[in-house]
Amino acid sequence: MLRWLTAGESHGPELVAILEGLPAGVPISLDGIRADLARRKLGYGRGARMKFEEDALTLSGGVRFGASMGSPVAIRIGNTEWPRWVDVMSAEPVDLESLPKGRGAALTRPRPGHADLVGMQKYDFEEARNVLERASARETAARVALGAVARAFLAELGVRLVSHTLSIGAVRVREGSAVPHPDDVDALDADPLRCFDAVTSAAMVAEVDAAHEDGDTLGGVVEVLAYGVPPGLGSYVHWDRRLDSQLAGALMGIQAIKGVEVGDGFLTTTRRGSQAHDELVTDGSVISRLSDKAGGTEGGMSTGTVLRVRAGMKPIATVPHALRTVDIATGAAAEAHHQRSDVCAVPAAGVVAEAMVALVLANSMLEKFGGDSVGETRRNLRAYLDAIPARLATGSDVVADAQ
Ligand SMILES: Cc1cc2nc3c(=O)[nH]c(=O)nc-3n(C[C@H](O)[C@H](O)[C@H](O)COP(=O)(O)O)c2cc1C
Ligand SMILES: C=C(O[C@@H]1CC(C(=O)O)=C[C@@H](OP(=O)(O)O)[C@H]1O)C(=O)O
Repeated sequence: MLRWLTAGESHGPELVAILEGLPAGVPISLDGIRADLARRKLGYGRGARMKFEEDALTLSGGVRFGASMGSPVAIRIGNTEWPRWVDVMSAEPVDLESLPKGRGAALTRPRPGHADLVGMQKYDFEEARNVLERASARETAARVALGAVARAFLAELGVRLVSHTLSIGAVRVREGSAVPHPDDVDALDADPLRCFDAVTSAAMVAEVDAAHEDGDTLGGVVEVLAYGVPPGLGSYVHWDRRLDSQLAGALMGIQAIKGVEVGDGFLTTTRRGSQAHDELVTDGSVISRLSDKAGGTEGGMSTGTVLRVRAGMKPIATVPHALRTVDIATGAAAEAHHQRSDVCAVPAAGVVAEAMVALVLANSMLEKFGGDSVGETRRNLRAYLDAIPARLATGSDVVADAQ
């Protein structure tokens, strides 16, 4: 079993992440993790902080000479903004009067759409700083770092992932558009919105510009695809063992994600049964599916075809055209706090979603195949695939891709 935890605040000294249960022998490089962290900062519409903050990465446990050792992998990501927040985010008590006026001011005007108000009620805080520091999506940097490690493990087993943007606000890729492959990652990352359809991408840029000009923000939908997933990850025997349930939980656990679809998701609910499912055919030796509407799971298990999941992100809640709220200090009507913010963070959310899917798949792989070294996991995977009787064999690229 793979376990992971993150800690750290948005303007604290650093984020900390631990991944426990990773087999030995997984190639892990600082550059590989850094590359994924850099991808998370991409996207047209992200705010100023992405430009000046660097993710200062340290691997402080579990890795030696470029490979995992089987011990917990410990990752630290320094917030290079920290020097400006040393007083405001001090772990030691400070004299509140001495805090800088702007950053140190009490946040008593909770922002609608954020954790601010309920967080203050729940944890008994007089202002929102303690809440927003942890609720902030800055934390997703830690998850992307963990996801990069999970992805390195999956690559050893022939599984590769890619994500792309399906919609920004009301602008959506056209029906029947091409679906990306992991080899397309560089091209996707070069696109301003990480959209695989250039025409739609241009319309998305215009949509972000329009929202920006109006002092407004946008959400959208991302899709993650995983290639090379073997059949039989997850299980139908119990709700919490279902792969689709685990994927949905992991994706819903990303800040601002409000909906998850597996395969064609809600579109499938509008189809008649005769049109909704992936029919099975045989060429006399292998069974294959005529379509991929289910997105690579049936009965809570991976089918061995491409896994396809979607996550819908609500518009950024810190709206420049400030939303109405109440000042908790005075009880009077007020406008919500706004300093700086992303107009749209959907492309970044796609990279975070990739990381979450990678973590879930890595865990499922370990549940099914075990292994204290990656070689052992690989042998177990191969033996399982080889043992599937010929009459049940499905056509997929899994066997060919497994190293
Ligand atoms: C990658 C990423 C970047 C985000 N950037 C911002 C931001 O700059 N401003 C903001 O108000 N919300 C941002 N959010 C969303 C907030 O963190 C989120 O709306 C907040 O946690 C409340 O959402 P929830 O109700 O789903 O938790 C971002 C989310 C993600 C995934
Ligand atoms: C720092 C990151 O995202 C932040 C997520 C975020 C939020 O409210 O979720 C608000 C913004 O932070 P700030 O209020 O300090 O400008 C984003 O910049 C990051 O993704 O690394």
